[in-house]
Amino acid sequence: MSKNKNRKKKGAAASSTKKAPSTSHSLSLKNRSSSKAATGSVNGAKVRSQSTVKRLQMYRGGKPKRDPSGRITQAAAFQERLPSGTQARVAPNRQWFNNSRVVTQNSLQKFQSALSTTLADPYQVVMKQTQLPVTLLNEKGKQKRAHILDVESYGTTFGPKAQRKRPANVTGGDDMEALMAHVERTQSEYNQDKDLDLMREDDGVKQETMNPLFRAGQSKRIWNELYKVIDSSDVVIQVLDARNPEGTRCRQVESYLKKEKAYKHLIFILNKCDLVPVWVTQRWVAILSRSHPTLAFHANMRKSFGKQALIQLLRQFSRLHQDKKQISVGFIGYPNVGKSSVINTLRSQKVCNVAPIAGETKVWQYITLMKRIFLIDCPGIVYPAEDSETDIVLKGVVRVENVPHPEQYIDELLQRVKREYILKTYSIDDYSTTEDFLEKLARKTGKLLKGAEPDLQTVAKMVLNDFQRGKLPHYVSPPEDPEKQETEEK
Ligand SMILES: Nc1nc2c(ncn2[C@@H]2O[C@H](COP(=O)(O)OP(=O)(O)OP(=O)(O)O)[C@@H](O)[C@H]2O)c(=O)[nH]1
Repeated sequence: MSKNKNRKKKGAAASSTKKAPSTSHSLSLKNRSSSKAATGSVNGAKVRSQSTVKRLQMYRGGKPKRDPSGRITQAAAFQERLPSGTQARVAPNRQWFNNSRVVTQNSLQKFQSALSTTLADPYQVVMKQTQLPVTLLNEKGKQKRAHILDVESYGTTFGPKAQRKRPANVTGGDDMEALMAHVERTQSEYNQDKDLDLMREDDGVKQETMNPLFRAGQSKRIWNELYKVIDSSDVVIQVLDARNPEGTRCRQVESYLKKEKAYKHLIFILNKCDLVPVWVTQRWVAILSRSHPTLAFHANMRKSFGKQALIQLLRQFSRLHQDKKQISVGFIGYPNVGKSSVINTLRSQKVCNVAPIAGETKVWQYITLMKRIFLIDCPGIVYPAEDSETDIVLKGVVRVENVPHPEQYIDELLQRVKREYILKTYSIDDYSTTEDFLEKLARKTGKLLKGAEPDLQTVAKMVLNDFQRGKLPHYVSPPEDPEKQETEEK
């Protein structure tokens, strides 16, 4: 019994405490309504204030009057045809947009031009892009059709002297004869083959499927590694081979970075510059620097070039990102261009496996350079482009040991290396054809099969290796620098 009593008491107490706020709430509502009604009293009678009357009238005018059949006999105030210039029922108010930022057209245009020039400049960095309305820059690009006032002046388009735009006349005249001449001309120029080409009969000839060996660096696994490296890096370094920078450049990754990860810094390293003349390095650096900051480099643990400049640059990047605890620098590029060697050179220590064969790095790996700078090594990647097999072999993307019929690439190799260098490297007097060259070299190096037959395959592999490893001097000539030409002409 006593327990029940206690419970009842408790319940009563709870209900009283619960009720209390509801009464105070109703009181506050009353207060509010009395204060909001803004009514006054004249001789005891309640009188509505001017603003209340106005508001109530506005509500009343919000509905049209209808007859019993539902037809509108008198339109609502907002449905009436008001003479232009009359105030609308609800006047737009700037304060509605209090919470949003408003920018004038002029300052928006100024921002667009200033930011687009900064973004296009590879030597300027826009920090914290996510806090800027960068999407406004792309707004213009979305409107594929140019606005008429972008191409025509206001006067000739809308002014009193407006001239009507005529549609482009493809016939070259506006009479019937011109039209007939146009029809005849297009008929005679019509090429039936273009339409017939869509379906072909099976002629029994099929393209040979590519040897998987030549798809080195293109596998899904390796591209996944690449994306992991890109995602984890603040600075992406693309390592290029100074002997063929354009051939070892992956433009697809560059455009991906520009479009999707514009806040990451991309720089180029022109590695193996010890294998090309100085003027070639200088010119390539000048050309590549126009799109991204470029450094010449020679990766070697004992005698390197460009190491201090690169470390200095990475320090600057880490200073830019003071807010971060550390920055990560990803090394990407073609197989065998020397990504791991650059990292070893920076650390002055063998931290990554290096080999003169492609595909040595299999998975990404993290290396500490300093307290605030981490380096990430990535396996070599190749974009499935339209490179021929010869290009793939000569770029050093595949392991020569696995290449079937290596002698078929020697022809192209002999064209890329000056004859005097070949004769000097292999101490041969002269050669007439590719086969003659391979035979002479086989005899000279003792690479013979049974019956003193020259072992062409082994010799070809040896020559290809020498080509890849820089024993045979060769390089792709940089194009003439147009800017330099202009200054010389002046
Ligand atoms: N002459 C010269 N050889 C270099 C230079 N840098 C790297 N190499 C050589 O190039 C070969 C390939 O170097 P790696 O560092 O393994 O290349 P990688 O880009 O990491 O190769 P993957 O592991 O296939 O991605 C090695 O034999 C290096 O000795 C350089 O600056 N000059």
